[in-house]
Amino acid sequence: MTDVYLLSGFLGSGKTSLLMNLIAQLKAEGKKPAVLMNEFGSISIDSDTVANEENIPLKELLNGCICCTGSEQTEAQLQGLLEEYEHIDVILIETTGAAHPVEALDAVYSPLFAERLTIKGIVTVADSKRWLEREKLSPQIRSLFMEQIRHAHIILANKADLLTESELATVTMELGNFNENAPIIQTVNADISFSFIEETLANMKAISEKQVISGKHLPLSSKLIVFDRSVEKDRFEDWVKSLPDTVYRMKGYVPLVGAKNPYLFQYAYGMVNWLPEYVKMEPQLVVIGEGVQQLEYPG
Ligand SMILES: Nc1nc2c(ncn2[C@@H]2O[C@H](COP(=O)(O)OP(=O)(O)OP(=O)(O)O)[C@@H](O)[C@H]2O)c(=O)[nH]1
Repeated sequence: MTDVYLLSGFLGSGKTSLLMNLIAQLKAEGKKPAVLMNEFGSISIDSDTVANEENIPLKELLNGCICCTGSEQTEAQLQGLLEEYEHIDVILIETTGAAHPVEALDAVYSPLFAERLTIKGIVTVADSKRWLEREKLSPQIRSLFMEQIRHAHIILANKADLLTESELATVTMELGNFNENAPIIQTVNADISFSFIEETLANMKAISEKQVISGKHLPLSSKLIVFDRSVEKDRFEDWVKSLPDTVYRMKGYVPLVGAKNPYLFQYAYGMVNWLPEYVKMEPQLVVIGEGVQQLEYPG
């Protein structure tokens, strides 16, 4: 049997960071992990990160969320993983930040795999700062954010470095009141031990499927911005700052004036992150949020 872990959490909370940590730990233990990655946008920045790891079987579900694209596609990708690769110990499924965790779980439960997969549970990464400021989210998006936490079997109160001790204590207490069954672990860069996750979930009762508020038909959309020329970093960051709060996530490769290759650019909840790239990636950016269709980079 292959163990399956679902990694959930809102856009930009730290799921890919968790995924990369778990892959490294599993490999160090001599286990073979595989990844099913679900991205909301049409290009897959996170999959590039995983693909940089050698020998990691990887399948993707692009352009929608695992819960809405339906179980057939998920089944097909899981089937592909199990058939194309010999012996996989653990499958890590990174859902999009727009996915409802229980619906994602539903897509994975399939009679096809009853004899082959053991679904261990949902690990949700919560952006601690966003939790404190959750009132700022629009009601539907807030409800998704909270559902991801409510259905978790383990919660990571991530980005602990961005909060004071007392803010962190508040987050931990509030998360605990909201989901009384899941242990809450304060993390930075979603750094947590895989054996802790494994043991905690092994000691939990069978996963119960609670009644859910549907994550379908959320007002989220994604927009691809393609750059036809290099941009000034300062001007680009000014544009980012000028965007409405309903832009939740951006990631992609931005061609900067004076740089050889486009930089990997990440934006999550007010924080921007730039990383140089050693290969020439397509200069394009995915923007995820509410009403982002009209957005353009003014140039
Ligand atoms: N300061 C800080 N930044 C973090 C932490 N964890 C992740 N980040 C940054 O937050 C951004 C988003 O992290 P990811 O791991 O890609 O988040 P994600 O949940 O996979 O994002 P999506 O797949 O787009 O939903 C990146 O720029 C990370 O470097 C943390 O603990 N502290």
